Amino acid sequence: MVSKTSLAVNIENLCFHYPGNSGVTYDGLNLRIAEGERFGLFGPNGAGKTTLMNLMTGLLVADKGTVELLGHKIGTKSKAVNKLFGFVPQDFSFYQELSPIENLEFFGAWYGLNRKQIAQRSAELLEILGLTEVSHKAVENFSGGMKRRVNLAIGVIHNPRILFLDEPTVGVDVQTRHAIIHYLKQLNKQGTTLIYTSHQLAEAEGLCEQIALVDKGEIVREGKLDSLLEEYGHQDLEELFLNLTGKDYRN
Ligand SMILES: Nc1ncnc2c1ncn2[C@@H]1O[C@H](COP(=O)(O)OP(=O)(O)OP(=O)(O)O)[C@@H](O)[C@H]1O
Repeated sequence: MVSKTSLAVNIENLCFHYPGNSGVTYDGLNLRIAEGERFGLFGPNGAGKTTLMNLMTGLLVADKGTVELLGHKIGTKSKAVNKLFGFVPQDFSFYQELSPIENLEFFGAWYGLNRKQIAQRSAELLEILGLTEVSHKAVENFSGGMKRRVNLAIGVIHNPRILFLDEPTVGVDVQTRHAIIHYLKQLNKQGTTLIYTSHQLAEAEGLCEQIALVDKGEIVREGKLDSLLEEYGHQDLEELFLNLTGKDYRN
């Protein structure tokens, strides 16, 4: 049992539906993620992973129930909670016509960093993510992999304690995938809690220690990946995933 003070995320009785009740519905969801974890949220297309990420980060507002990040309620007027987490969304969240440096200046200022902090942190991130040489070029001409790395740099510019990542490696080559996963593990070693979704289950297996499988707005199973594999007698996450969510196509 995780003590309440060490929770990165605490979701209690979360209810949500889209207007007209189209799409996924959450009806009393509970989820706890301990601080420092590498947590993976998996499920078929349309299961509700992005919806849940958006509810956890305040982009969507619950009909009922609460989401707390490190003890701070999401959705209140207090801006303090916004600085605690970073979000790397599935859709690119930067200004395409600006360079990586200009984007980082913009988002760094939004998070309240001063000019010196932004300059130092940007130089460090661009170096780690292999973007130094193109730091002054417009992002719109970048490859998909380079854009994913810019998206990641923006999500961590303010050194967040929790990092949400919605399919951070979709459409990238092996080199970029490797670099991103390596960097995420480093961040986690330094204390950042990772909350990640992906359909790349082999990649996920190397990253996530703790998982939840969601389907149709419900958590089908959650727990330590190793323990779940042992319990169900499966070799890997893909086998476990198919066992628990079935083989039917989802629309
Ligand atoms: N703004 C919206 N209005 C109505 N329905 C929506 C909206 N956004 C998503 N949905 C629907 O809610 C369901 C869950 O979508 P969501 O994007 O959360 O799933 P997901 O698990 O992230 O899927 P994927 O793996 O394909 O990214 C889908 O049926 C989707 O069509």
